[in-house]
Amino acid sequence: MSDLRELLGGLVSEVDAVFLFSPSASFYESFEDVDDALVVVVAPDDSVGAEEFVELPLEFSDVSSRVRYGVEGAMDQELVDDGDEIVCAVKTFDEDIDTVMRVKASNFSPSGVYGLFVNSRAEPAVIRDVLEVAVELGKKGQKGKPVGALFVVGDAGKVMNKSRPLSYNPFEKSHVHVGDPIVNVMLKEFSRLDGAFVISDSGKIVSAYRYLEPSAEGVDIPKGLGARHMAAGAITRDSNAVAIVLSESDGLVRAFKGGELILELDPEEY
Ligand SMILES: Nc1ncnc2c1ncn2[C@@H]1O[C@H](COP(=O)(O)OP(=O)(O)OP(=O)(O)O)[C@@H](O)[C@H]1O
Ligand SMILES: [Mn+2]
Repeated sequence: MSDLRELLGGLVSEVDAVFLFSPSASFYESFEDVDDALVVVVAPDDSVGAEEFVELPLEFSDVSSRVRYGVEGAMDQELVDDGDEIVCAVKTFDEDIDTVMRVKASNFSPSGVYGLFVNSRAEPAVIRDVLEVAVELGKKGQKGKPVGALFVVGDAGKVMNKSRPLSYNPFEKSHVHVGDPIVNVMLKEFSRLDGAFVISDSGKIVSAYRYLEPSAEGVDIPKGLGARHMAAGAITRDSNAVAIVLSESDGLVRAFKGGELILELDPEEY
């Protein structure tokens, strides 16, 4: 006879931390006396008054994204470190927590995705939507051919001041926002042409075809990246924007903030 609790109990034994994702107050309270592991609440806001709390920039619909952001955020706050094992209690299908998952913190370190969302001027959902467009473009390309693209997100007034038009702006009088399905089609279509997209904090597409002219002095980006990436890095040092770049030559999506490369991901693995 095997006891299920014995078989599955290993999942929760000898862990360093328990992460509760958006727990109810009573669920959180029931963890009050746990003293052999650190209890951390991960949620969009701290409605349960948790002692240790990691803010999720948004409710990601898939569980693996939620867990990734939670763990990265906790590492960012130094609640856990590389060697730690963590049990995550998450809602997958139910209104209540219905999923227990054991993860190693080292599996997540550090993609920079969390840093991209916290303390950015643009709304997290806007950054997420732009990242998704870039990843999708990277996966599919344009009619099967690899394509590059540059999205500058947030602080649009300043970005416009530090750039000039390469062509007429198809978004001139429109009020369209990233995340609208039709806009995603437009972004993909226009990405065949030169220059950058400029997107406001709230997600309005301000312009396409912008040639960025930030001061690149002192901007230190990895060798081998070209003008598009240099412009992306530099504009984020010259403004409070973040830049999301899809490389035509190596197919990777990169993000820059404060003049630095903070994220590099392969669309095929995302
Ligand atoms: N300052 C800039 N502002 C906006 N777009 C730019 C700028 N510089 C280059 N680009 C765009 O990037 C494209 C590719 O340039 P380049 O090959 O030098 O960049 P890269 O960093 O090597 O990018 P990729 O990896 O996609 O080749 C250009 O055709 C142009 O559309
Ligand atoms: Mn190039």
